[in-house]
Amino acid sequence: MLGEPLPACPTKRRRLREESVLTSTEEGLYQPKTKETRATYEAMLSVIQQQLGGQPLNIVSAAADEILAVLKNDVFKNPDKKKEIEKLLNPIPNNVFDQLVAMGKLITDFQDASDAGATTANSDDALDDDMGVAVEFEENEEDDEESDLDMVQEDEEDDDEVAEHHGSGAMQMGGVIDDDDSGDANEGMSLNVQDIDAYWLQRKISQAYDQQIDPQQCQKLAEEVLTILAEGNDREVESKLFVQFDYKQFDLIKFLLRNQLKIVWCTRLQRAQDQEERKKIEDEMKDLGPNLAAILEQLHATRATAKERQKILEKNIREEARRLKDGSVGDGDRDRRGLVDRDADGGWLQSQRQLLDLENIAFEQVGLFMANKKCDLPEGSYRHLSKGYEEVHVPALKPHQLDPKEKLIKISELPDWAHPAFKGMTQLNRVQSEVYETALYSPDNILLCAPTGAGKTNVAVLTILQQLALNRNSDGSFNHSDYKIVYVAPMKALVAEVVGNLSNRLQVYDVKVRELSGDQTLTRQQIEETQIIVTTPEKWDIITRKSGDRTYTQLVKLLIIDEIHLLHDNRGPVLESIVARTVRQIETTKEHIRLVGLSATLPNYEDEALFLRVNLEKKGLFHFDNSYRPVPL
Ligand SMILES: Nc1ncnc2c1ncn2[C@@H]1O[C@H](COP(=O)(O)OP(=O)(O)OP(=O)(O)O)[C@@H](O)[C@H]1O
Repeated sequence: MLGEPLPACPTKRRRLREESVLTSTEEGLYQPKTKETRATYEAMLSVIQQQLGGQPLNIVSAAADEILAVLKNDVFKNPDKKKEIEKLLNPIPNNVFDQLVAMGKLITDFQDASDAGATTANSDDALDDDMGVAVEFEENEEDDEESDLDMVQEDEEDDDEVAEHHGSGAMQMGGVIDDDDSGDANEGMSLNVQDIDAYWLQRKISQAYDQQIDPQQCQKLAEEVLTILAEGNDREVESKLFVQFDYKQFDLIKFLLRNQLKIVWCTRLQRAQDQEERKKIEDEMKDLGPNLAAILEQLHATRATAKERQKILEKNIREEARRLKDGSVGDGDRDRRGLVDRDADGGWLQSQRQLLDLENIAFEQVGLFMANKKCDLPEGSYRHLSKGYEEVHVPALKPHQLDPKEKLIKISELPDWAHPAFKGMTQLNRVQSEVYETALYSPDNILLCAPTGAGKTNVAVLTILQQLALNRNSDGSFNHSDYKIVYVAPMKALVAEVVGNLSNRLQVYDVKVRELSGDQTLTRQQIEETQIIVTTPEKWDIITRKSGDRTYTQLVKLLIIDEIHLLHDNRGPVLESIVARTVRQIETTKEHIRLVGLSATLPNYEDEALFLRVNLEKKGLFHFDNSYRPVPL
């Protein structure tokens, strides 16, 4: 039979083949009608999904339909069915095929669905008529045990053929341990529990290293790997294995992870000193859930015949289906309660499903936008529930009371030569007054976080004046050739605005401010004449990265980064490289470059300060919350 050409497929299958699994929709797909068939169908979807490697449900369901059509096609013998199914799922181990066959038998209402599908697919019918293929499905199977067993009897001959392909003949079941040693199954990822002895892992590692590893080192490595595998937490285990194998041996790591439970527990069993210890380990395995119990079952299994395996599988599925049917599960909340029931029973279907451990994959709370579980509103806030929406009233922050020690700096208190930079202003505001000392009289790095409109530009001007003061001659003139100031603004439009603003305010000092951004290029002559270069992060990054003329970049003494909070996400690395290059320049030239960051109020301002090398002890970090807004929101 195996050598003969395969008979034509029935209508439904051909219809789906025409659509292809990728294009099919849920419409016309098999819908289980009873609790039992639904439970079995879900288990089947789970098996198929594992084989297809996490495809979306519509594709898995379409594949399930095709597989059911093959399974229900009594023109096929089992080996042909397996071949047909493998066209959809790639090679599958015999035990997976056995599971599919067993589940196919328990899905007794498939024919109805296919009939419905056939009537909606007229064009396909015509196709089949042309071909003259008789479309026949098995009659609805009786739900009782006897009829199922009859089916097994009929298939016995084929089963025995299948059984010959089995390495150990051990019964295998459960999502985690769904593989055996048969042929090319699972791309060589399968491991037969019977093969694991006390030194299996050591041999496996030695093989992976092509025997090029010292035996003692290999033994040590095997012990360490075994300890890691026994830890159980998948993600940690994986990363520890990567470290252990020096980020090499990926195939081996994959294999070990795939067979983690088998390796850990079978090695333990094999290393047991006596029967008593072995018994203890076995008891522990039985208590620890269905996957380990199934491993034990495999270990204890002798070379079961295909028929026996089939029977055991069917019995397990039937029992599970019966449990679901026995009223413990209501219709509406089947999924919810079903899971609990299955957990309690450690049932077969539960072991088939790979449950997603959401807790385990949850992101850490930090670093996630809106990750706060609780959001406290300011005092005085209240909510008003209306139909279809909710109003949240948040009172405006009250302006921060002036501290008795706090004093606003009058422009007249500034050095005389600095007054023209603040033309039209009488005093510094609260934010500026607070930063004033550090900004104008010290070379320390600064991070100023303040609300919009708080007057950060004035702080930038104060730091520029500090640089001018360093280059101020005794006669009041300035030496503009020994320094350069770089002002980084996040957008070209802002660059132009800053150039206009600073040019205006610093004209009196004969300070030349020029734009260097995008298509704006400056000649050597222009650069020499310029004291303040206003640029974008990207442009400054390119300039400082170039190994060419460094004469003017070496002269930079002050780097102001404005609106630093806007430079996140994909612009973050550019900002980082600018700052890192500046820090390297300081280290190599031993000449100080002052870093000044201007930012909106951010929750992680301390990180930002550290990034800008702000000395927190020397008070270079200034943080003002929204109560410092000149105009409350
Ligand atoms: N001490 C002051 N006296 C009078 N006006 C001032 C003073 N400081 C700033 N201003 C004015 O307040 C306005 C806002 O200032 P500025 O643009 O520097 O704020 P900012 O903090 O940089 O705001 P943004 O975050 O929007 O850039 C400007 O029009 C500026 O002239």
